[in-house]
Amino acid sequence: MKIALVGYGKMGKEIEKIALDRGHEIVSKIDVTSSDSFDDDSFKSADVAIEFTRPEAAFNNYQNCFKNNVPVVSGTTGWLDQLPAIEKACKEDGQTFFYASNFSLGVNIFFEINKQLAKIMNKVKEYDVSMEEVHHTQKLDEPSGTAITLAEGIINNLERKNNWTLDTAKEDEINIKAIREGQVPGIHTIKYDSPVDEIVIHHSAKSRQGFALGAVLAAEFTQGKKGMLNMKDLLNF
Ligand SMILES: NC(=O)C1=CN([C@@H]2O[C@H](COP(=O)(O)OP(=O)(O)OC[C@H]3O[C@@H](n4cnc5c(N)ncnc54)[C@H](OP(=O)(O)O)[C@@H]3O)[C@@H](O)[C@H]2O)C=CC1
Ligand SMILES: O=C(O)C1=N[C@H](C(=O)O)C[C@H](O)C1
Repeated sequence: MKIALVGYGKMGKEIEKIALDRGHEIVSKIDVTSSDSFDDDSFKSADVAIEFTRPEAAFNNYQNCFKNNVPVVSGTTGWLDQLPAIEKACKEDGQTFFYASNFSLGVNIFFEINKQLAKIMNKVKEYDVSMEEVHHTQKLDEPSGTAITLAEGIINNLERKNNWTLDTAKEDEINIKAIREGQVPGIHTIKYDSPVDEIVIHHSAKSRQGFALGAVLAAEFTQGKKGMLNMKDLLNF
């Protein structure tokens, strides 16, 4: 496949390695300082664009890809208030958009365990739930996109929780503690605490390889498909 990389930072570089290993060709690398652009024939020739940039840049990048009818796989977090416009572009203009707050297989298994555990907790009122996420100090958004997906997984399955907050939690809220330290690729922990014990589920990424492999698998999956796609479509959980 011909792949365009939009964003050539930590994730763009990791994705490039895996894409080349899997026999793909990188036809364009668009970054703040690169000379490649969305108007180049090389970009227009791409079968898919993989976008990992920053929250405020993502939406404009998607529009530039759509203008050229290039399908998009994106993992950029912190832009989801603009999701309705992307859904509209897919529905009305036949664009293709694959999004995941976290592309790693392990985290997507963790998402499913989180939902199951939340359902069980409807029958056990003694436990209160909270979350912690730890990431490297260059991360711009908080809480992480993954933490928001985990919180939504709890809210949609545990009747006594309706919202999440980074501040002190009211009874119907989940407190998310966001920690920024060192070079941590990403750690997410969910704790159910009762007066007599605690239950903890935890995912810790050892590197960015898992995220990057998932993004390349998603790019392969977009071929011949239209509309909004996600990890549930890819993994068939
Ligand atoms: N869904 C998932 O599985 C994962 C998601 N992420 C998310 O992906 C995003 C990127 O992460 P990461 O690679 O670590 O971040 P980096 O900061 O390392 O890389 C981002 C790159 O995008 C470039 N960039 C900034 N603005 C633009 C623009 N307008 N057009 C093109 N390129 C631009 C930056 O250039 P410059 O440095 O010059 O500003 C930089 O090279 C974040 O939102 C992060 O949360 C990260 C890991 C996994
Ligand atoms: O910025 C990162 O690094 C990461 N961002 C994603 C998120 O916000 O959840 C995924 C992963 O945790 C790494």
